[in-house]
Amino acid sequence: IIGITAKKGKNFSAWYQEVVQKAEMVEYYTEISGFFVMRPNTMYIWNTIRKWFNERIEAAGVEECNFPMFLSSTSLQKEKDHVEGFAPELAWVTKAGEKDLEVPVAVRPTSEAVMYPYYSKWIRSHRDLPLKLNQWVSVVRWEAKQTVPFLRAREFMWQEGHTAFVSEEQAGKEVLEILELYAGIYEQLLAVPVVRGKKTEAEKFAGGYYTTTVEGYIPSNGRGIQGATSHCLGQNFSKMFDITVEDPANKGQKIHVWQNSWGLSTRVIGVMVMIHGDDKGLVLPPRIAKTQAILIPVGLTAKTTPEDKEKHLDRMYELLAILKKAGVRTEIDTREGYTPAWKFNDWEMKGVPVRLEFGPKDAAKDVVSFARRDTGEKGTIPIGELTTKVPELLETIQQDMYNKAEKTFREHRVKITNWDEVVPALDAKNVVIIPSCLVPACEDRIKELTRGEDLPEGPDGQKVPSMGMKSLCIPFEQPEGLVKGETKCLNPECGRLAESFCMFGRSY
Ligand SMILES: O=C1CCCN[C@@H]1CCCn1cnc2cc(F)c(F)cc2c1=O
Ligand SMILES: [Mg+2]
Repeated sequence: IIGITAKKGKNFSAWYQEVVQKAEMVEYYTEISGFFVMRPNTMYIWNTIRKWFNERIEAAGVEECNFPMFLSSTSLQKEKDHVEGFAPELAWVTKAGEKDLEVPVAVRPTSEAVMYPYYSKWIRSHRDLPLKLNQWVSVVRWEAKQTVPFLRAREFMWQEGHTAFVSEEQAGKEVLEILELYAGIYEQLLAVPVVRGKKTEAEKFAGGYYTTTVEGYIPSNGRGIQGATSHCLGQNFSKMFDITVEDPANKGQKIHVWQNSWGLSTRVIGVMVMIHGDDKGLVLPPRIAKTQAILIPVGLTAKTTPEDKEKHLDRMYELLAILKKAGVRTEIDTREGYTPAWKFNDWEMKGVPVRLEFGPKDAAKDVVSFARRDTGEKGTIPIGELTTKVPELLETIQQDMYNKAEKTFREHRVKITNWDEVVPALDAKNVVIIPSCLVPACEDRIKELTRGEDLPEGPDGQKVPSMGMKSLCIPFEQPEGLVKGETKCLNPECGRLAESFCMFGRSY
């Protein structure tokens, strides 16, 4: 049988792995675990994101660069305090051919240590600021946890932006501008809603000053997922790497520059698959679909004469030309030896947003029959209206997919001010927004207090405790009802006053 065998609602992780492979997005790189082959269907999406993002950051004065993929242990030493937590993830090259390298080099897991010695060299005067560079590269982090295509891989593609400013205000402004572009990639291209907010001290990038984030939600398991991060590094890295300028206000004084770094990775593709996919396979938002409409001949049987068949197909190639001219990314499936039903399944599995069927009956009525991939809705479009109706239909699909996901997320993002309701809400696949003191130790305790009862979930039925909840972000959009100096942190063992509402959830 073709098509997806695992059920999304029954075995979500098996369903996900089957979909990304059968939709020809990735291959497992079986030579070495944790690595994946990115196929054309994936690269089309990634390149659409790259074009959209590059257009906008170039307009903001960001230039492209490309730094070496290796870093030396000496430059790593400069940021040793926060890297030590990551040390187990570093991949090292220790030999060239038969010879040991004098100094082993690490494969970049991120590029601060590679880039900032050059920032120090290039930035001398405040006239050299702002410096804004971005690179599209892959990075390597030797994850110990189970890897998953797009969501957690040992090598992944991302962009990493690294900027430097003379003041905290300028840095702070850019952090949020980039975060808004990340939200735009999710909401406008991938039809995925995200919550914008700030990471708590416990969850932020330890080397930075503060981290802003867009957080997603996966309905199938009710988990939160970090979508992309935009960090203000403050002056932490400029002090580590001696990146200073003359203080224009008073001569002879030096200012350590204020820096940001921001990254979005191919994880975004996994989030899109998990949210929109169904038991027939991938469901692609039209704006990032390599093929937006697939024309499939129907009603051609053994009884159809060769001339009639040829005439019919010629007519279909005309429709193909009309749709392409209208800017619709359209293909036609004239493969011999496959029934229309087989073809319907195949293109549904690949997530093509609109199927266009055309048979002799449709030809006689000058219409094309359509079927929407997201809702299954069927209908007909007069051939004369194809150039307007199909683009409109695609935009409707894009909007409907977003609205449906936004409603689901909103309904599963619950404000809670009674601690006893927290675990039941998590078990009902919600993320929660609770009054929090934001103290790291309190968060750690909350993680323990919210481990669910053992779920018979393991592969051989062994019990795995459902994980406790982590803080996801302090939403910029705060709910009503927190009275400073009065409202208590929701953790019953804490007793501190609440600082803000904080979103918590079981998470990736
Ligand atoms: O998250 C981003 C966006 C793009 C630029 N970098 C920042 C911070 C990266 C935080 N981070 C994340 N992961 C790491 C893994 C390592 F093995 C390691 F040595 C260092 C790191 C590490 O610094
Ligand atoms: Mg990590």
